[in-house]
Amino acid sequence: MTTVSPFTVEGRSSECGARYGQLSTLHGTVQTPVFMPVGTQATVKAMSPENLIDAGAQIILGNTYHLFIRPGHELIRSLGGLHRFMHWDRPILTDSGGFQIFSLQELAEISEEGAAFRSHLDGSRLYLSPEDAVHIQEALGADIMMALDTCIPYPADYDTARRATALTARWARRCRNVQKNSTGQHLFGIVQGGMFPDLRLEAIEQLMETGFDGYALGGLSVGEPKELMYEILEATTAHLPEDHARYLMGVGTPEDLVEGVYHGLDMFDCVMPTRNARNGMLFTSRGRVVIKNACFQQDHRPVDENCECYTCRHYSRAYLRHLFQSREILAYQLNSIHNIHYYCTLMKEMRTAIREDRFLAFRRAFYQQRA
Ligand SMILES: COC(=O)c1ccc(CCNc2nc3cc4nc(N)[nH]c(=O)c4cc3[nH]2)cc1
Ligand SMILES: [Zn+2]
Repeated sequence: MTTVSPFTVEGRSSECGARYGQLSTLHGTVQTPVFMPVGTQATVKAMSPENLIDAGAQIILGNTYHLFIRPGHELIRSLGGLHRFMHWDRPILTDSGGFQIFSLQELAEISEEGAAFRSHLDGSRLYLSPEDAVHIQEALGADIMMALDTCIPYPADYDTARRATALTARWARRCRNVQKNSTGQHLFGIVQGGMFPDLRLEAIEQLMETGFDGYALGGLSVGEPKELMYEILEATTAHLPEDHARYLMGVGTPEDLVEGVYHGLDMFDCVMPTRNARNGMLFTSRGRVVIKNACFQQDHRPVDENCECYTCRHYSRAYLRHLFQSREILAYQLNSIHNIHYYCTLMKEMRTAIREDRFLAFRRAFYQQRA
């Protein structure tokens, strides 16, 4: 089925697959390539919406699974939807639960109908069908909804991957069929296929047959070796529809983002910048800074001299180390502000580099600075 794509490519690198574009949503237009901070429980941990905007965040990610369990999608709907609930009036993408259900617990039971699993909060038995997942995301008011998929763990044998991929394609069609086309919300399909390029190409064909507003590569960043992930990216990215947004789920490090953009991907999400911030690991243009390291005890410099974020403008490494050693709440806030600002600035620099057709030079300088 041909669909009108809410994504437009504004320009391409003449040297590689990189491109920059715009994704229009109910809550505004997103400039791509874009990184989405993860806000699993209706908050990007330790950051207010104002902190997020100041750090350059355009769109954030929420989780159907977590919000369905607590506080419940009907409560959020009754309070005006997720945007109003969390005071974020820019775009929100919600993941469908495919990853949380299948990878965070062995007890999930998949049937043709849907997934039976246990709440990670109280162990109660829960059930999600593809239709339920769409209804929940419609209730939340997500600008971009994700189809319910079965995220294939790593490693998985060919037959397991083949069966799960086929089921994911059938579930994706059920999601598309039940979607109310009046809400203006987008629905993205998710490509599985394990580490088998032929299964992935087949999955892409089947999803395109159904027709989605964007296409995600799932089943990666699930414990496979990094080079295997890149092998899959090389074999599949160019086969995703060129005129639709391409989203790599759960990725990744700054290096992964540069390589993903190089291959022509447009959207990314990962808990890394916020989770590492809370563990005292800060990203900089010269590499990583582990703030609890004693070498920073008297270091008056900012985390990153090239960074304009609130944290780097006002605080020294010595102070951030003191806060972290003291388990002060401000440590998690200031570290998260810096890391999210770093990720969003990296994406902005890549958008500019592509627009000026100097992406490969940008990529070389990026690695040289970290050497
Ligand atoms: C400090 O850093 C960390 O703790 C940390 C933790 C987990 C990841 C891996 C995240 N990977 C990942 N997220 C994912 C989310 C997904 N959602 C759906 N619906 N389907 C998928 O197929 C899928 C695959 C993923 N892979 C990366 C980093
Ligand atoms: Zn900073």
